[in-house]
Amino acid sequence: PYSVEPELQGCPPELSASIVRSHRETTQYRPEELQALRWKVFSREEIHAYQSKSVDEMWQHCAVRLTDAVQYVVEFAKRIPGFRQLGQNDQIALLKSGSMEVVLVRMSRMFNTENNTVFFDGKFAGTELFKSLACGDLIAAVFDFAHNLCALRLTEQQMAVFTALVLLNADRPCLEDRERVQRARRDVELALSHILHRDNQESLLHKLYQRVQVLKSLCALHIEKLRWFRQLYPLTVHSLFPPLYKELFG
Ligand SMILES: COc1ccc2c(n1)CCN(C(C)=O)[C@H]2C(=O)Nc1ccc(OCc2ccccc2OC)cc1
Repeated sequence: PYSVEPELQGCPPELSASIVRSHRETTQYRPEELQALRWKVFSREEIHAYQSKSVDEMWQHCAVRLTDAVQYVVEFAKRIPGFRQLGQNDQIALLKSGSMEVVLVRMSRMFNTENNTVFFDGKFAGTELFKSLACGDLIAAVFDFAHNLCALRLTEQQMAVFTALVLLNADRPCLEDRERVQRARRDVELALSHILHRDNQESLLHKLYQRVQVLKSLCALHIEKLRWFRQLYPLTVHSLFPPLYKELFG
């Protein structure tokens, strides 16, 4: 039987509908759940307990939590039409460079701009809770990014198609079939401008592309800090970090 070329699969409306469905299926907390949680903040004692952790303990703790988020992003990617038709190596290459970017974009949905806190370990935490990571610049940049993106108030549909676009980036390093990624990306670009046009929010497109530049530097900072940490605590990374975290960011 003939198979529809993945690039022709669904013009924008069907394509965005399938991306939005995949997004909903792969976000572990629904917006209404987060609404209920957003004022659950840590007590002074709880914050003190996190701040008393050693650098390696806190790094391991955060790596385990972030891997939780990364797993859902990997699942989301696999369901994006055009992504799963790519070769295995290209799928890995796109996830290596794009999965943390998507986690950080999705993190903006789990951010409370009123008290500058982000979801962590079941409650909402301010930057001071992460002090023992000894990465104040990384945490400040993560919070700034989440705050800025949260302020754009993306709908779930806009978020879903935007994160698919973040993943389908033909400029990533080590891609074998760049052309194929570019073709899949073009359809998602069309879907995003289609959605923004329908929402009468074309001005968002420019702002979103600006945020992508910040995202790149933020992820580069994460990798730089991880290298610094691994140099100090090689055994912690080797034996206590989640394999997926090591494979994607190591
Ligand atoms: C989809 O969006 C989200 C967003 C948040 C979470 C989740 N999903 C589900 C899993 N989760 C849990 C279980 O807490 C949340 C989480 O990981 N929160 C969190 C983790 C680390 C943070 O800063 C440290 C840090 C940041 C960047 C890079 C390295 C870092 O440290 C080494 C801040 C917040």
